[in-house]
Amino acid sequence: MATDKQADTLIHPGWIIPVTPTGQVMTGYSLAIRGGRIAALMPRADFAGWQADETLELPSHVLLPGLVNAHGHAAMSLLRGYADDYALMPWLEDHMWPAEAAHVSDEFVADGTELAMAEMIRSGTTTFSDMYFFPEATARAVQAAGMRCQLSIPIIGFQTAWARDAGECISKGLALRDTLKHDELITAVFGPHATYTVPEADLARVATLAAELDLPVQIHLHETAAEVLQAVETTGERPIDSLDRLGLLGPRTQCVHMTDLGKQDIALLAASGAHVVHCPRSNMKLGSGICPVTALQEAGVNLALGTDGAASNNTLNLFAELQAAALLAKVSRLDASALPAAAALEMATLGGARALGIDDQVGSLEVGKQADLIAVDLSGPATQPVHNALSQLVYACNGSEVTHNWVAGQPLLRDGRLTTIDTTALAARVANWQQRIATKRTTKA
Ligand SMILES: CSC[C@H]1O[C@@H](n2cnc3c(O)ncnc32)[C@H](O)[C@@H]1O
Ligand SMILES: [Zn+2]
Repeated sequence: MATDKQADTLIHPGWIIPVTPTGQVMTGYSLAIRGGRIAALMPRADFAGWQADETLELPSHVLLPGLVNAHGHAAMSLLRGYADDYALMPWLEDHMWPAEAAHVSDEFVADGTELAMAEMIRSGTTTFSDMYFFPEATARAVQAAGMRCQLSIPIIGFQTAWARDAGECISKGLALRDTLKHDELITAVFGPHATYTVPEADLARVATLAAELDLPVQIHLHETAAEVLQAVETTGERPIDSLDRLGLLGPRTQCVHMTDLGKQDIALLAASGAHVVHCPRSNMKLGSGICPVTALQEAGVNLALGTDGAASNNTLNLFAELQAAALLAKVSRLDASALPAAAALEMATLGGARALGIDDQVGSLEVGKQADLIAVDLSGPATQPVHNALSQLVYACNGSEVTHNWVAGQPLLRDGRLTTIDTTALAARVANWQQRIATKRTTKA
């Protein structure tokens, strides 16, 4: 019989980092999961008399909220390493878009998304935001794997294998949103690709629909100085000003990249309540620029962290992103106190949840929230000794230390083994994609 002192899973870790309050590291505490939620978080001694279906003793582990990857294109994992060392526009126009035209299908997206999720679950992500063609295939793959996902309906103004134009993207996306309305783990939102690829009339339609349906909107914005310059030359406006004029800049808006920002842009962002998704590794690898995270934080803008796709990163491991964000903030300001470890971890958890509008459910370890959490083993030589478990997570871990990953109380990774993904079968399909992509290379002259 269920009682108040009954847990599905009772975890006794060495450390708990709940993320709220910022920077807190708890020792001697335990956490109980019941019905997919956090039922209790209190001193271990207070669990005397509790019963649990499963009890985990994890004395060398730190327990923390699952990481939130607030921006990516999961299926692009199949294009990892396909075209490196190009700047954004040649990378897109000469390499990615031709490759996508040649290969992307329902099957490509299903397999690529599964590959991406295997990598993300193993490295501690519990929630990810996706923006890619054939989102129906993404949704099926996510349902099978059990992750939490913000599915950003891809909206782009040219013909793709998935849709004829932006209008068809919107109508197909709305139909998909209808089929997912009862899904507890997937939320469909709008994902207009960028101001340079979506006609203004379609952006205005997205603004109206997002307001009517109270839905978030995620968009690539100010990714490079060249994007901003080109917009000013062709429209007379900076992209952020266009979004504002079209009614697309507000607390539901998630602006991805944001490297080229002046004081006025930052003030506008802060006043609007829009969120910024920082993708430091993709920005560095494409040579795009640096998102001014410290200035944004000082202005009160919420920041989330994203990997972007594996074709521009080339990893979906948020531990790598976390470390890159902290280090880049320091070197770009020549200030070692910029983006301290606790603030970086908050960006990868609660900040991401806030940006996605789900911080009432996930992002921190609090009683009543969804049991989306991870355990990280600090017993290896690279993470010893543990003077400070939080410092270890940001500056010493590389993601391979993650041993357990729960979403809504369901273990997706147990003792380092994926429970919902058959990696052997997946590897065979991925090898097949590698062959197919290699034999039909599509680099534009
Ligand atoms: C319609 S969404 C998918 C679309 O986005 C492309 N893409 C991947 N990474 C980036 C990026 O950093 N900036 C802009 N566009 C990107 C991807 O190749 C798909 O065509
Ligand atoms: Zn992107």
